[in-house]
Amino acid sequence: MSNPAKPGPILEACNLFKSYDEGRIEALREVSVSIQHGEFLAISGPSGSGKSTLLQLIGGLDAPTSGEVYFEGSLLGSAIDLDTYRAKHVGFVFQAFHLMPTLRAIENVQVPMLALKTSADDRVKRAETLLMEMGLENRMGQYPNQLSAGERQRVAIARALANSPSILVADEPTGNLDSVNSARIMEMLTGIQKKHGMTLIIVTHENDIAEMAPRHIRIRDGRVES
Ligand SMILES: Nc1ncnc2c1ncn2[C@@H]1O[C@H](COP(=O)(O)OP(=O)(O)OP(=O)(O)O)[C@@H](O)[C@H]1O
Repeated sequence: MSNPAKPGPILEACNLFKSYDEGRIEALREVSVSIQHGEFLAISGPSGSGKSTLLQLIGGLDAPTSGEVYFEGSLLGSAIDLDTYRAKHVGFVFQAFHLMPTLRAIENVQVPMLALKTSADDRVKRAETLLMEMGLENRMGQYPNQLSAGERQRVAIARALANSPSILVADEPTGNLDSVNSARIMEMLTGIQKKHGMTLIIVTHENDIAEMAPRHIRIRDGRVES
């Protein structure tokens, strides 16, 4: 779990550039952002502006074309490799949930723990605890297609928390949900952030969601606007 007392930012992105298609698409240009331990940051901007690309670089899902990302002062891809960083320090929540359709809810939550070689007993206990915290004690044995959209996203949040990451990144976490479920998911994410002192980074194009965050940056044409 994160340690809010640690000095310095938890994440520091320095002068990030990311291009695709052999440089034909410049998704990010000269983006620098510093994120503190326990901070809740929202990133918004128009479609195609580079929000998801920035989240992928911060979350270690991809590497920048140039520039650096530091986690607690360690350069990603150098002092700490991306697999280790993702497995130990980052939990991911996506708009489309990305659950494994052939696994039950309780099995989906255990997937990240396999990478850290957690024992089977500990995996099951941890998954049960997390699913209970998400209010899913009666849905643990269900497959994703037997769950509502809101329930699927709660399973995905439980999975994101499996390895007690210090950073939770969420890419349009309410994008596939109605307003009631959106409000519930946001309540859960912000509750987790406060309770565990986690760093929460949310990409959203919805203003009312972005405004829940104490800090909000906007991206336009691959650059930070404010
Ligand atoms: N893997 C990829 N290959 C080629 N181009 C890509 C790739 N991923 C993103 N892009 C392009 O990079 C730019 C930024 O995309 P990105 O997904 O980061 O934007 P976004 O702000 O998250 O958009 P949206 O709100 O529509 O999800 C877009 O022009 C997009 O088409």
